Amino acid sequence: MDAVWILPVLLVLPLLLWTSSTFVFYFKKCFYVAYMMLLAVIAIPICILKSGGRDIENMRVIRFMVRHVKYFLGLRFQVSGWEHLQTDGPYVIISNHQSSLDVLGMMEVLPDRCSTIAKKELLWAGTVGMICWLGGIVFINRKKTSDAKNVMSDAAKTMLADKIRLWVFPEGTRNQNGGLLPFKKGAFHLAIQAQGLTADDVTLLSEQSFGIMRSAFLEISGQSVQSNGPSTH
Ligand SMILES: CCCCCCCCCCCCCCC(=O)SCCNC(=O)CCNC(=O)[C@H](O)C(C)(C)COP(=O)(O)OP(=O)(O)OC[C@H]1O[C@@H](n2cnc3c(N)ncnc32)[C@H](O)[C@@H]1OP(=O)(O)O
Ligand SMILES: CCCCCCCC/C=C\CCCCCCCC(=O)OC[C@@H](O)COP(=O)(O)O
Repeated sequence: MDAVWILPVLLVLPLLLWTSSTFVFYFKKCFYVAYMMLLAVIAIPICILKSGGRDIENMRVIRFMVRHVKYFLGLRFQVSGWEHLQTDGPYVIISNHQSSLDVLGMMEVLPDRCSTIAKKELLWAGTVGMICWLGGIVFINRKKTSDAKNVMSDAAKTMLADKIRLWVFPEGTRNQNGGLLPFKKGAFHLAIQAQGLTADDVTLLSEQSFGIMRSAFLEISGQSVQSNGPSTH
């Protein structure tokens, strides 16, 4: 008798999924969070048994487990230029950041021995936080620049010593305004340390990367690339 209320729910749910795109959006969003939490529950013991704790090799497990999630959400990815990531040694990957779904794109192309920089708040996201820690994700406090810079300097040393790669979202936050936010500098400080450049190269490297990413972003979005004249970001 107590379960009688389930019947209207079971009837209304398909109706809403069929008729309301807003409902579908929020349904998928909740599913995504819940499913990633569940996948993390499965991945945590696997990583601990495989690597004994925090280890960048755990990113292989995470990558493997996340790659099928796109099918549930009706997403597909087209990858080009993947071969450029198949080089030895440390390097920095930068990407724009529109949504938490970016993680799915990231896992499509994530090379071996590559982790990422993330805001420290993610550490407290339940099982997802724990799997991020096990995967060697580097957590920074965005509100304390000096702390973040120290953490990233240590990460640069680890990158060189252990030949690891780091993925950075240089906009520093999610942005859905149809363009790119000005880049933060941390990714480029990492890159110069990994490639033997100097601090004088940071601004140029950042501006060039911004220009290239903006052009690609607009092209993919189907918008025409307009000249901004001198760099304004
Ligand atoms: C099985 C289920 C599994 C599910 C799990 C899935 C796992 C996937 C997880 C994916 C996680 C994704 C998370 C994404 C995020 O969290 S994005 C948010 C965090 N990322 C960032 O913030 C990007 C990195 N940030 C930076 O690089 C910033 O530069 C920062 C270091 C934080 C400083 O920021 P800020 O002060 O706001 O601005 P500036 O960049 O302008 O820097 C100020 C001056 O400091 C100089 N600087 C910066 N960094 C360095 C450095 N490393 N060394 C020396 N100096 C540095 C910079 O040049 C500026 O000075 P000048 O103006 O040039 O004089
Ligand atoms: C104790 C329970 C807490 C529950 C919290 C749920 C947290 C989310 C859990 C699963 C979501 C799927 C994993 C994707 C991780 C994506 C991380 C992400 O995209 O973070 C945003 C960050 O880059 C920038 O943050 P802001 O845009 O500055 O904000």
